[in-house]
Amino acid sequence: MEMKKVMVIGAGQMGAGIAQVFAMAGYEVKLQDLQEAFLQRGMKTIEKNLNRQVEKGKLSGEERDQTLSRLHPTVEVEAVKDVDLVVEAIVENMDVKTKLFAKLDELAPEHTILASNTSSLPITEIAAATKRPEQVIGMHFMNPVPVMKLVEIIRGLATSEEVYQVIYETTKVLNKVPVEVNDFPGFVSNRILMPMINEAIYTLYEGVATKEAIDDVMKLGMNHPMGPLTLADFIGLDTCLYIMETLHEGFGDDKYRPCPLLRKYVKAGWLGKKTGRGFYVYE
Ligand SMILES: CC(=O)CC(=O)SCCNC(=O)CCNC(=O)[C@H](O)C(C)(C)COP(=O)(O)OP(=O)(O)OC[C@H]1O[C@@H](n2cnc3c(N)ncnc32)[C@H](O)[C@@H]1OP(=O)(O)O
Ligand SMILES: NC(=O)C1=CN([C@@H]2O[C@H](COP(=O)(O)OP(=O)(O)OC[C@H]3O[C@@H](n4cnc5c(N)ncnc54)[C@H](OP(=O)(O)O)[C@@H]3O)[C@@H](O)[C@H]2O)C=CC1
Repeated sequence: MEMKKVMVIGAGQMGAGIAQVFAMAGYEVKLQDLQEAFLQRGMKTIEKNLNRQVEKGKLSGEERDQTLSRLHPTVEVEAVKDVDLVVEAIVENMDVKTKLFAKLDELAPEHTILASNTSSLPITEIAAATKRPEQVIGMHFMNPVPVMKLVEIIRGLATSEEVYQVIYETTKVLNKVPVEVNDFPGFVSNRILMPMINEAIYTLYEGVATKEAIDDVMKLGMNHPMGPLTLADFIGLDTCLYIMETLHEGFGDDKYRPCPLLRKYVKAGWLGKKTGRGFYVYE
């Protein structure tokens, strides 16, 4: 099975990064989102990232231009009709994702693999919305995608061995490291990371320390590159809340209850860096 044409759905922080790394590895990439404005924002981010690489002498101007020429923004989900692989990176919501997968299943060629970049939702349930569950798989990139080496690969209950191997090899072509994990809520990455972030939010909520102090403790004391509250803002507080809710519901264990302060911020529209305000304020 040869993967040449890829479609990335959702041009947000993750989708833009995923489209960038596929295009840099030589794939033809369609980038789809609901509105032209989101596509433009995604393409701008990619251009900015590539320009920074050129300024640092890590990429030639020609390589940048070739990479950009392989990226094709579109608002039409029907553009899936001639691609070999879809990587979905839309909002972390099961209803929205299953509706999209059912539609993709109708429109995509028979051989097309449908991958999801979900950070916590069960792949088996997403796959069940299609008539090709053996061709549905989790391909979980980390943020920022151009920098982070890991891709968690998650098999659904029905994912075929052939599809798993194709995605495993494709990940290596992207110069990333695939790690196989089982299909449980939050997989490995967010099963471990998100309760830590949620606990940091509780620590703030209970007045144990200021946000700056909490971040400093984890940065200077544990050598984390970012403190947990800065990281939550970076990931997106809506995404953090969705992940905690998936863990809470999926395991039925109250140790995963989302902190009320996290809920409050999301309700206020303080979603972190992407909206200019979360625990911190951004220019
Ligand atoms: C929620 C989920 O489902 C899973 C997740 O993704 S959880 C989130 C996982 N990610 C993390 O934990 C990130 C933690 N933070 C970090 O690793 C670092 O702070 C960081 C890599 C983001 C920035 O590193 P830094 O040393 O502070 O900054 P800086 O020196 O400016 O950047 C290092 C490199 O990253 C690049 N970079 C930084 N931010 C970037 C971005 N948003 N997009 C693309 N490239 C970026 C820089 O250009 C630089 O590249 P070169 O090495 O080629 O010069
Ligand atoms: N943020 C992170 O650190 C990580 C996130 N993830 C996962 O990646 C996915 C995307 O997250 P992220 O990029 O941060 O989110 P963003 O909010 O930055 O981007 C999501 C994008 O998808 C668009 N979208 C929503 N619904 C549809 C649809 N039906 N069709 C096409 N586009 C749609 C959104 O548009 P609109 O604004 O109109 O809704 C938005 O532009 C989530 O599943 C998340 O859990 C995985 C790893 C890390």
